[in-house]
Amino acid sequence: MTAESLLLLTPKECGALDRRASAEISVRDLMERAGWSVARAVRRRWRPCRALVLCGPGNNGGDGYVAARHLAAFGFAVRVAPLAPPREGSDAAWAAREWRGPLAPFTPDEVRRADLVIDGLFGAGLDRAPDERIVAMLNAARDLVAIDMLTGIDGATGAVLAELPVAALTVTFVRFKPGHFLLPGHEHLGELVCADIGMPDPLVAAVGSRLWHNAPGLWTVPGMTVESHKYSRGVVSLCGGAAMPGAARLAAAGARASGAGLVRINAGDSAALYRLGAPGLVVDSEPLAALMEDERRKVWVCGPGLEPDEVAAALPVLLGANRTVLADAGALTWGAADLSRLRGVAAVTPHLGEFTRLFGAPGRDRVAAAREAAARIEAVVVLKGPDTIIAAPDGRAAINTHAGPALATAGSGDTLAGVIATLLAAGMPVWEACCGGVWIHGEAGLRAGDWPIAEDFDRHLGAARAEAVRRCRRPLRDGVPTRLVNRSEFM
Ligand SMILES: NC(=O)C1=CN([C@@H]2O[C@H](COP(=O)(O)OP(=O)(O)OC[C@H]3O[C@@H](n4cnc5c(N)ncnc54)[C@H](OP(=O)(O)O)[C@@H]3O)[C@@H](O)[C@H]2O)[C@H](O)CC1
Ligand SMILES: [K+]
Repeated sequence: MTAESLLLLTPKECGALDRRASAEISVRDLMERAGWSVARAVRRRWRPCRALVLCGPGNNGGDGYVAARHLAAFGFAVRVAPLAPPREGSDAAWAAREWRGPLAPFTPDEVRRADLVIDGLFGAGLDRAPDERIVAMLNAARDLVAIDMLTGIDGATGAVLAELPVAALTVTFVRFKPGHFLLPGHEHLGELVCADIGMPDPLVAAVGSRLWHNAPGLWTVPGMTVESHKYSRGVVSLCGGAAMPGAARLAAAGARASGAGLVRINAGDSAALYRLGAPGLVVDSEPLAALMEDERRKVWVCGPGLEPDEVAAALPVLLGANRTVLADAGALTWGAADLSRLRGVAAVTPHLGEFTRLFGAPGRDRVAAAREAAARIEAVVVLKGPDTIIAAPDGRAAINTHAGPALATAGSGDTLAGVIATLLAAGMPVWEACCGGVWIHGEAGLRAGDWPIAEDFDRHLGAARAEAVRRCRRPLRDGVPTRLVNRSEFM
């Protein structure tokens, strides 16, 4: 995948794009290709059957009429049920006129008679609840295909605006919308397809979206080379406390398993607790300030397993020495009392509860909330959840869906902190390291089987990172190889 193909467009940006594109390509042409793409996607997945296409008054309905025409040509027994006629003179009115097949009343009985229902009612721009009649129709469908977006899901935020069923397939155009990946909407969309309808890439780029779906290609993870040594792979340091040594040890294990060359934990008076752990983990007991002399120890994880007073003693020292700090857990609790305490950290990794304590409840638009938070503390914010959002202070953001529910277990966040720290230590820029770390952690979770515990992820992190490296190196669709990672770039 490439960053261009991973770009997401909000419905507003789509509208702006269509207006900008109108000088080069007519909406009618786009609509024709959109409807054809829907018909083609349906034909690939269903044998000819009784299909009912529900058409709204806007361009989403226009796509529906076009899809109906092509499905009929493919041998489906198609009827169209219009919710309301398109506005006279509109492109959708043209598409409706081109449909010469049977019309059906807009009733749940008609829906029940069909094997397959195609939702061309409203597109991703719908941001208010559809009326009850529409909801009843959608819920009566046996098999449902959504054009652009299932009617009733906000394409900008993934908010579900009514009691909706789950579609088997959603076909969108040009680029995916944030609501295709954000929960809870994502769960209602079934298989996701994005069809190329001939929108020129430079026009898409000119829209200036700064939001992506998180996947290799958006970032490049360094792999191993014959010349790798422990310092080139990167040194990760952690602050270890007395109260909950397990959390810091899990983060350390995550860092080691994801490929850090050397992982050291600074445990002060509690060093003995940590020395009983994994033999490959180096435990220091010197005062933290003394360790700041070693410039190779640039990247630090501060927070997992730390009490507020332990954070208060450590974090200012790290920030004062200009270290790249990933703040999590206890550091977020300490920072919630006064956000300026976090000024200078590179990244924070709050779950929803921690995020709310730090910045207030995110509301319906979590991408906007994560971006605002990142700008406020001038650090990358990783808002963890089943659809983790990674936002940079410069406005870039990514939505990660490469994960499963297996990650929702105690200690999983500590492991993630370790993985991100490894990528930072390997030289990745902060936002990219956070995106890459979230993806690799997700991949390890997907590989860890049923009901894993946090320690289980470690066994899969190496393979997960290797998979990320492989996918970064895959040739582009047009045959131009992606940039290969060269060790010297990351030293
Ligand atoms: N570049 C592309 O991706 C293309 C996509 N296409 C398709 O176009 C739709 C978007 O079309 P649009 O006409 O903007 O939107 P809708 O079809 O969803 O219709 C919205 C209009 O319907 C009115 N309306 C009436 N009731 C409601 C309601 N309850 N909620 C929202 N909207 C409602 C509304 O009018 P208002 O003034 O009342 O707001 C809108 O005018 C996209 O989904 C694709 O399927 C193009 O075919 C090609 C390019
Ligand atoms: K729709």
